[in-house]
Amino acid sequence: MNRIRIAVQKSGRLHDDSLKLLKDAGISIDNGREQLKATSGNFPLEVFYLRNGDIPQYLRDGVVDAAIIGENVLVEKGEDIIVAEKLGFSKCRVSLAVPKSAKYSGVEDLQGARIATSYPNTVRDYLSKKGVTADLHIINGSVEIAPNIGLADAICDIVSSGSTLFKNNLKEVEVMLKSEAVLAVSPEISSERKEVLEKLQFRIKAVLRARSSKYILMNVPNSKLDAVVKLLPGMRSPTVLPLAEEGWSSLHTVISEERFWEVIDELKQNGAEGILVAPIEKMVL
Ligand SMILES: Nc1ncnc2c1ncn2[C@@H]1O[C@H](COP(=O)(O)OP(=O)(O)OP(=O)(O)O)[C@@H](O)[C@H]1O
Ligand SMILES: O=P(O)(O)OC[C@H]1O[C@H](OP(=O)(O)OP(=O)(O)O)[C@H](O)[C@@H]1O
Ligand SMILES: [Mg+2]
Repeated sequence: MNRIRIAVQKSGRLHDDSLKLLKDAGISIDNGREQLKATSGNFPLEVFYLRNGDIPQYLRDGVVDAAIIGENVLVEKGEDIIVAEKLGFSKCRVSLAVPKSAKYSGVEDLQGARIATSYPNTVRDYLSKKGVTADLHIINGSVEIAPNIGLADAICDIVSSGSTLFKNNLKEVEVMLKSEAVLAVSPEISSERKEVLEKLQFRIKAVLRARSSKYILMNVPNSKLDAVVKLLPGMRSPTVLPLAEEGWSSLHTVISEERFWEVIDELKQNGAEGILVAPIEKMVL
């Protein structure tokens, strides 16, 4: 049987959401992470628990067929690796930051600066495109402390809420890239395993679509049905069913959560009442 081997972060920010995604895709993983390898009992798949930073090399060598990994890690050390799917979690950016008190008018101010980072290739490429050369100090963690201890004039690291920068008296001055977790594929994957991976991807897509969509139901006076339908493009078109009370209908449709908040006021203005919003488990188009 062509089991696909998929790398998942052993521990850290991607671990739980990665396993949750596989679980929501109906894939049960039998043993815990104490074992570095786990097998699914109901899908031809093995999970290898690895360090995020080591995964690009495993993909390149074909030791694993696919991986759930931060896009930023691929930019840093795996530009040759294919991204099959953006997964919508672990959203962050990789940014340059300087002390709050520093004068900063543009990236050229970093010419000759000492920059502490765990992402040297990303910084070097970014700066060289701007014609700037800096002195990079590669450190593996607690990067934000570097300016405070006199190790660097600036840093490049991951920013999400910005609270780590804030606590360390730093300000974000350049966003170099935006990242989220992705499904990455080995360039060495065999055609048989590719077929299995496509089945996994089909399931993942159904889960992701469902996560960003809502099933909504509401009661609408018949005189306003046309106006309300125009506000709500459904998968094909909304379902309209008569209510027991004359002159009213129940309208059902699927909508992105974002669109729901955009149109809620107009729905109410058009007489919609009893609006219910329900999560969707899976969504296949
Ligand atoms: N604060 C954050 N908010 C959102 N996503 C983040 C944040 N920090 C990191 N990430 C994303 O999660 C990934 C994993 O981060 P984490 O800190 O768990 O591991 P790591 O130290 O980069 O990797 P390793 O598994 O090699 O130890 C990062 O590559 C990035 O894509
Ligand atoms: O903008 P924020 O929301 O504060 O997030 C950014 C911080 O999160 C990450 O660190 P993490 O907590 O993963 O610790 P690590 O350095 O040990 O990986 C990253 O390296 C930043 O330090
Ligand atoms: Mg981290």
